[in-house]
Amino acid sequence: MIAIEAVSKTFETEKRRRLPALCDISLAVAAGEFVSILGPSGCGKSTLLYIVGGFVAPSAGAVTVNGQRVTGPSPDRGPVFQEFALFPWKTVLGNVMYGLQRQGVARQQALARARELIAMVHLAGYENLYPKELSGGMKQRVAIARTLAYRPSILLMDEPFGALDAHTRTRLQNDLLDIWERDRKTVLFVTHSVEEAVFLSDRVVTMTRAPGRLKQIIAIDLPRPRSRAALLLDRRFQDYVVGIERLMDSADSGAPA
Ligand SMILES: Nc1ncnc2c1ncn2[C@@H]1O[C@H](COP(=O)(O)OP(=O)(O)OP(=O)(O)O)[C@@H](O)[C@H]1O
Repeated sequence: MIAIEAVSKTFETEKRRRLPALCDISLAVAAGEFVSILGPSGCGKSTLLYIVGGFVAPSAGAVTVNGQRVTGPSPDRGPVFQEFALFPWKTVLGNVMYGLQRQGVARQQALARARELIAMVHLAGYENLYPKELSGGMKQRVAIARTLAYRPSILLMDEPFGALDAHTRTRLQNDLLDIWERDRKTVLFVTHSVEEAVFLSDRVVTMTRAPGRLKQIIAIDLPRPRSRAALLLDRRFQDYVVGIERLMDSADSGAPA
């Protein structure tokens, strides 16, 4: 579904220095697949997601989605990025309805769909609160609901749970897997947590330090639906986590595994 073909990105900084951020990345993601990207800070993970989202153009190579070259953002590729903040002047309901109404969905229909999504992310009863009245985890749930409102077939998630406490993070991971298992969206998920990547993913992509190259792709052969409590006791889960952590240490050196 998503084909990233020989993508490189070099930024030009304000002082006209050239900063290579990504180098020759090729990756194919199948429809309905959950793929996580792990790599050292600054290796270009967000840049790669932005390129797939159509927010940043690659310096070389191309991304195609269902055979169509990506030249800009599309509602079919829903971003859940930390810096895509909620509208502070809109309520939870208003934030989730925003995209639907912009797409021309009639108000009654938009209202029904927004309420359904708000219930799906466990925020029923909070519809009329404003973002400043919500916790970090609640805000992230609203952001997910707002993106799901567009019915994207692809979710692009950039450390969506990075700023949350461990308990909230685990709950949102479970919720995300529930939503994914129900709708089978294609997910590209950037994280710094090896455990999170193994728990959620069909495949984990590791990258070298900047300029980021693909290091290794690990298929996570664990049964679904997954339960975090069960997996924590599962030897195979632990082996994946330890193996990828070791690989990440060597990824820091940029040396091939
Ligand atoms: N708009 C930009 N202009 C110039 N340089 C940029 C821009 N965006 C990113 N970079 C540079 O590209 C490199 C990769 O950044 P990116 O945010 O993609 O890394 P990352 O792997 O997501 O990092 P982290 O894990 O710390 O979030 C960094 O050196 C960064 O400074």
